Amino acid sequence: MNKELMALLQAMPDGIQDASLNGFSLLLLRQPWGELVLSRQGAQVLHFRPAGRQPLLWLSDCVQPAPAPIRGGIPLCWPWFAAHPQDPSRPFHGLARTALWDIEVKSCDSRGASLVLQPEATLGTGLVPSVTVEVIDQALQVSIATLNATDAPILLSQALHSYLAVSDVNQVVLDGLDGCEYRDKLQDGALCRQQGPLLIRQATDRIYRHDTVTRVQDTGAQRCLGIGKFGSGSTVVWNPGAAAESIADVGMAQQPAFVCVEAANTFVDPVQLLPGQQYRMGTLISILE
Ligand SMILES: O=P(O)(O)OC[C@H]1O[C@@H](O)[C@H](O)[C@@H](O)[C@@H]1O
Repeated sequence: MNKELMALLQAMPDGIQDASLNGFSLLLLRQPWGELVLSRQGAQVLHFRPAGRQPLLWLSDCVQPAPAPIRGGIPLCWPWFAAHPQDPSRPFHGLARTALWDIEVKSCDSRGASLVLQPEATLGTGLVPSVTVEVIDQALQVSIATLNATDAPILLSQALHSYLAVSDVNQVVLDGLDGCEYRDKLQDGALCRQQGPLLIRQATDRIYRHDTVTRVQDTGAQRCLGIGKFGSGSTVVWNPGAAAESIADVGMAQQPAFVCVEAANTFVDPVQLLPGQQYRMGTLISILE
């Protein structure tokens, strides 16, 4: 967990405040319901901690300087997930995570908050995104609505790339995927089927055909996280395993501290957006027990 950000939060009184971390402009909320931190780059939730609980999201301790994508929290992959389908020279995971977004606090009271984020400038795709971040009863909901403002159909893929904080990825058990088909990116996209719970004991990079809740049972932390979603027919599960060694903002020391469970629309379930049509996808992250 990022120590610099924890220090910023500890030093701040209850309220809403701007801050900066490694060149990234942040909005910090410290409230009776807990803490929430958003980055203006990427429309990215970096931190969420319900009052009296441990953080639900992991954020790298060695975030790379802006404008690199920020490793941790909930990066937004949009308007394409992974490599661009026609042009692999375009940025991996799309344009959103390196763009700057305006944040509007719609409401914030003793029980929760609601914020809306829109890009500062058009992203040049003809698609108009709007991200909503809500804290409701100790849970975090993030959604993205996409409007096709052109007069031609556009194919959209996307992900809310949630980095969930865990005590040790080698000990957690993921439930809710049993029986689902998946593509294994580490076996050339082989089509497989999940049998029983998923254990992460090595590098894992899978796209599940799945549209319900995933549960991350973490006995070390004595909690179970629920990752619910809507508008999403793919669930991506990722942890780099030993490959973390060569990822500057992860490394082997931090690799056990997270697992990504991403609500997504991938090549498995891309969204065909007709002219004037809007589509919303979201994820709800909460402590189940
Ligand atoms: O390092 P990045 O660009 O943030 O991507 C991290 C991972 O994101 C996952 O969603 C992909 O399935 C992986 O293939 C990828 O390695």
